[in-house]
Amino acid sequence: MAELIGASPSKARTGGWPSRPLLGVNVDHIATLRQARGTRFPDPVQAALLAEQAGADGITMHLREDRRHIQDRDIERAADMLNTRLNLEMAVVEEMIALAERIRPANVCLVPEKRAELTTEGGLDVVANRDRIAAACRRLKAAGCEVSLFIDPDPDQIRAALEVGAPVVELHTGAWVEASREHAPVAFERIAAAGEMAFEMGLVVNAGHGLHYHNVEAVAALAWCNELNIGHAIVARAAFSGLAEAVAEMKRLMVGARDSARLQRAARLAGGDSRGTADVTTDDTHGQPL
Ligand SMILES: CC(=O)[C@@H](O)[C@H](O)COP(=O)(O)O
Ligand SMILES: NCC(=O)COP(=O)(O)O
Repeated sequence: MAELIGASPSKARTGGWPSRPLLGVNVDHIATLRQARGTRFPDPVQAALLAEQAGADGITMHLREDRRHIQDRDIERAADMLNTRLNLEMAVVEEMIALAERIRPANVCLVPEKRAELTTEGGLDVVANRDRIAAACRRLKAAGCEVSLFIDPDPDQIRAALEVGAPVVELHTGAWVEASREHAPVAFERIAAAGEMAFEMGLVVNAGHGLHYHNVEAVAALAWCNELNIGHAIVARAAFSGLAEAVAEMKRLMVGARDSARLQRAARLAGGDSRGTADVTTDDTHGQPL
C-alpha cells in the first residue's frame, strides 16, 4: 500500500489568508496524447515529476470511469513516486472510493462525471446528494485523504459542502472562463463572493477548470485562493515551449498577481480615507485584510 504522501497545507485552518496561491498541475492531457496511440509515452508520471521540479506544489490526475486518459497504473505509480502530493480527481462511485482507500492519495477531489462529456461540465450537486457524498467523505477521511468537492460557486453548494464534512472546496471557474465579455464580470464576481463566503465559513478554497495564461491572474489575486488546479492550458503551452517553462510561467503569473494585489491593498490602506482607516469590508478586496 502506498504511503500517504505530503498532505495539502490547508492555510485556512491555520487562521491566515493563504500567503501565496499553490499550483496543482493536472497531467490528464499528457495521458490523452499517450492514449491516442496506445504507446507508453508520453508518460504522465514523468511529466508530473518534471512539473514538480519546475514549481508545481501538487499533481492532479483525474481517473475517469472510461479511462480515456489517466490509467489506474498512473495513479499507483504517482502515489509512490511524487515528491509533492497527489490530488486524485474521481467520481463518487464505489469503484473509485475503494481505489482511493487502497492507494491513499493525500488529496481526493470528488467531481461529477458524465461519460458523454468532452470535459467536466459543472460542479458536483452536493445539495441533491448529501448522504452519498457525506458517506464518501467519511470513508476517504478514514483512509487519510483530504477531501475536496468540485462545486459551482453557489452558496447553497458551499453550505452543503460544509454539512457533509468536506474541509476543502474547489470552485468551478468554467462558467466565467466561457462567459461572453458582457457576462464575464458577473460570473467573476460570483466566484469571488463564493470564495470569500467559503473561506469565512472555515473551508479551504481552491479553484480550477479552463484557467490559462491570460485569465489566471484575476483568480490568483483573490486572497482566499489557496490553490489553482490547471492542466489543459499548461500541457498546450508545453507543446511549444516545454513543460518546465509552461509550469514555471504559470506559477510566476500566479505569485506575481497575488503579490501585486497585496501591494495595491497596502497602498490603498496607507492612503487611508476620511476616517483615517480604510473600510476593508466594503472595498473591492472583499473584506480581505492585508
Ligand atoms: C474537474 C475539472 O475541471 C478537471 O480537473 C477535469 O480533469 C476535467 O476533465 P478532463 O481532464 O478529462 O478534461
Ligand atoms: N480541477 C481543474 C483541473 O484539475 C484542471 O482543469 P483544466 O485546467 O484542465 O481545465
